[in-house]
Amino acid sequence: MKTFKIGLLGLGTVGGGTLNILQTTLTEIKRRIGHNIEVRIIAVRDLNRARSVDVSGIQMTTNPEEVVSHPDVDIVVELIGGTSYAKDLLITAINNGKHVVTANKALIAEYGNELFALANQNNVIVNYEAAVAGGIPIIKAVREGLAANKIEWLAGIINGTGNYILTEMAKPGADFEQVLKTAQALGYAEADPTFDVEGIDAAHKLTILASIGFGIELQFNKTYTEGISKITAQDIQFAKQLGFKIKHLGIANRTASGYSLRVHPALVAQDVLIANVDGVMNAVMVKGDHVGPTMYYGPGAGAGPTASAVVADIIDIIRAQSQNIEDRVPGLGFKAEQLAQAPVEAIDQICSRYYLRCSVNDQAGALAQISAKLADFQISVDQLHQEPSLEDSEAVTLVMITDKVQESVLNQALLALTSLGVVDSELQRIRVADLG
Ligand SMILES: NC(=O)C1=CN([C@@H]2O[C@H](COP(=O)(O)OP(=O)(O)OC[C@H]3O[C@@H](n4cnc5c(N)ncnc54)[C@H](O)[C@@H]3O)[C@@H](O)[C@H]2O)C=CC1
Ligand SMILES: N[C@@H](CC=O)C(=O)O
Ligand code: NA
Repeated sequence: MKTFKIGLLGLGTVGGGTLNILQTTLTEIKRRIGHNIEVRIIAVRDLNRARSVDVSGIQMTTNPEEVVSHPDVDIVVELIGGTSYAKDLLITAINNGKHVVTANKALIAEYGNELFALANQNNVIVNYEAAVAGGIPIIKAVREGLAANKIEWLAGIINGTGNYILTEMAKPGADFEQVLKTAQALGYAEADPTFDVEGIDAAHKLTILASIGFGIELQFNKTYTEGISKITAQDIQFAKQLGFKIKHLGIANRTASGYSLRVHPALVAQDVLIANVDGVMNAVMVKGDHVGPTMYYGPGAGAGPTASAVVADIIDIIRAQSQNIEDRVPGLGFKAEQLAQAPVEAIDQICSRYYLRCSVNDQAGALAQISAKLADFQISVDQLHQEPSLEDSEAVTLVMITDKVQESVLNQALLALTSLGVVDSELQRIRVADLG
């Protein structure tokens, strides 16, 4: 087992989230990669600032140059943002033979062409999954999962702050400035929130998506960019009356003579899936010539989701270092010797809510008997509907949704119910999947 050493630039929203994952989930990560990861050094602006993550035992510095030149550091993780100093730091890191992970879409969209060229010369990897659609593994999906396809078009909601603002503005009495403040407090917004509101951040992301989808150089300055700042609550209401939602979209497609890259608000019919992607959630649709249309959904911003993508990039770099095929591509995602032996439980051990439908003799007290029997098993009924039976004038159809109960207990209760004689043996039972 080798220890891969990380040099972290920045310990803000995403930097803090990344350190948190590397501390709380390291055991599980080690089961996947068979190696250890250690955060060796972190560059921050203020050494004395109170932090929500534990930095004890980690070398701290206010000099980022120390991180990118540190002889022990294998992978530099850039999470300070901005395009000028961050670029200089990454150039030094790459020239020093360090692999790089960044969440910085502005940097990749504007300077990615030269950074990737330099990385190639130095035989190092630059990974940037967090830069597009936060926690959604969209770079991996397009670059690897859809590699058999000629990508025809991509479209998506790729700015969490903008989508959060549009979603909140659809609610009565929402105030744009206040909603933006909340998005900032939640760690969604860019350091300069005009990047979110004026569409610049989405344009950075669309530029990257178009490059990996179509195989073209990054061309941020060619991407048409329009934000949400001119959208009013009234527009959102009028659109609703006409059967639409207003969403801020990035759209990239092939044209007769080249490509079209554009970011702007758009009306989307209410019944289309992407129209119902709300809050900080992002969704990216990708149409490949063989696979057809696909869609990827998940949180587009925030500490945990973004750091999830950053750490996955670190893991990818570590795996790529191995000559051993099983280390690079473990068949089941975890090292074979780490596969857990814990038992898979029988279906009657699950806990669920249940839809129950049964036919009941329409006699006085039948409902009370059923409720009492269920209560004997501590099963409470959340919803109950009763309708005359279509087939039998002596019976009623009873439909219930129970509260959560273990299936083995429900099975006993149902047995007891049928033996009561008031419920027919054809009782229908469907599990409620609470996936929200
Ligand atoms: N917040 C989010 O949801 C997402 C952010 N990103 C990107 O991640 C990067 C970081 O964003 P956040 O963590 O949200 O920003 P942040 O402002 O919370 O954190 C940046 C940190 O870097 C530190 N920093 C800046 N310059 C420094 C320097 N010269 N030396 C040492 N420390 C320095 C700041 O003090 C701050 O703590 C940006 O490129 C952003 O675009 C990407 C996806 C999502
Ligand atoms: N400010 C960005 C952060 C993630 O990229 C957003 O809101 O989407
Ligand atoms: Na992503």
